[in-house]
Amino acid sequence: MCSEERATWRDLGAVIVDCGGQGSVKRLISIKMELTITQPDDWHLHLRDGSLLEAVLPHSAKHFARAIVMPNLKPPITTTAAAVTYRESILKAIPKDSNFTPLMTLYLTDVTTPDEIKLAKKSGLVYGVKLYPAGATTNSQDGVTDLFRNCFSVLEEMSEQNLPLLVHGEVANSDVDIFDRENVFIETILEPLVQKLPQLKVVMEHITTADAVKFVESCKEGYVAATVTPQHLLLNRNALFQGGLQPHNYCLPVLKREIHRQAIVSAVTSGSKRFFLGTDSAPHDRHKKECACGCAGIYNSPVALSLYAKVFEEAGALDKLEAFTSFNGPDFYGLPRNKSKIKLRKAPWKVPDYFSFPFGDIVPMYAGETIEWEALPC
Ligand SMILES: NC(=O)N[C@@H](CC(=O)O)C(=O)O
Ligand SMILES: [Zn+2]
Ligand SMILES: [Zn+2]
Repeated sequence: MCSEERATWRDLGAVIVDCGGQGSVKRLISIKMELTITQPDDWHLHLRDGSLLEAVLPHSAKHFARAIVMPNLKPPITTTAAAVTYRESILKAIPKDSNFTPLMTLYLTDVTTPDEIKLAKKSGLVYGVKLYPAGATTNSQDGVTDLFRNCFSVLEEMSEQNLPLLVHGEVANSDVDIFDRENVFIETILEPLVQKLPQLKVVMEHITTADAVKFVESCKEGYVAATVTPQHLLLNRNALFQGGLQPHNYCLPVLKREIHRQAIVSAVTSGSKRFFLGTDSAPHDRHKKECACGCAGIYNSPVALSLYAKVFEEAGALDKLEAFTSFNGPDFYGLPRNKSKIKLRKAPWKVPDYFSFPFGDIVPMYAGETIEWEALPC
């Protein structure tokens, strides 16, 4: 049933085996369960453009009602006019039977103007402005070189217009160790930023460390929040080298130590409203991942919901899943929660080794592995 307001459980029956012997010991070997939740949104998604957009969009549209669409195209989406055109090409690629709505963003540069922010807000189609520190990640070469010096009036205008700043929270300085880049970004950029502009809404995207959890929790609720990916909840940095170099586990910010993974799991499964779903699904052609200089980004749209369910189940917190996937995000952005529902059924399925398209293959996260939870439309 998909009409209820809140998450509902359905026990599809337990499988019990008789282990024989005296007293006939019976053992529960599996419980089949089904959970119906409000349809989730993806608050951090790379849809790309052209044939890659057409290839990946159906995977997101199958599970998610809305998505914050990242602007790091080539060239980047730096103006409202470009965001409107990009949105139209996304709308054309949406499968006929889908209710998917793209929520557009602008790519902040050293030369973005406060007037552009006014235009963006007025359009009603732009929901955030993305800060890529120049050189920090994929397609960030046009990003910001000095936030406080070059963008302060723009940030003030965003605060005024109630338009959130979405951040790739890493410094890009070559003298800062790659595993410390998030931490240094918090100290040198985020802490001063929330001091200077306490009314500015900030989403720290794809957090990877206990330090980021601590920072977000120390800020005023409703002003600073964080998105969390399936990979940073399930994998630690060993996954980059397990049995040899694993390019499909390489994303930025790079995976961190196990203690950090555990801190992020605790944060999202605690029921805190400050954390919400953002897959950071970032498709790249297989040849751009499996090569001498493989690029950063993990493609997880087809498996993300199943993997989030796995994380919450393993933490004994399935009752907190719906708030993370479907309530905290819209509440932070001041948008209505979805009315539509989705089913999560505990039924093992095998993730394809790759998805094949005319232009090439895309290898998803957990390729070839079996996952316990399946997401089904309602
Ligand atoms: N996460 C990644 O490793 N890559 C993203 C960019 C980003 O979100 O930083 C991409 O666009 O490929
Ligand atoms: Zn990023
Ligand atoms: Zn991203």
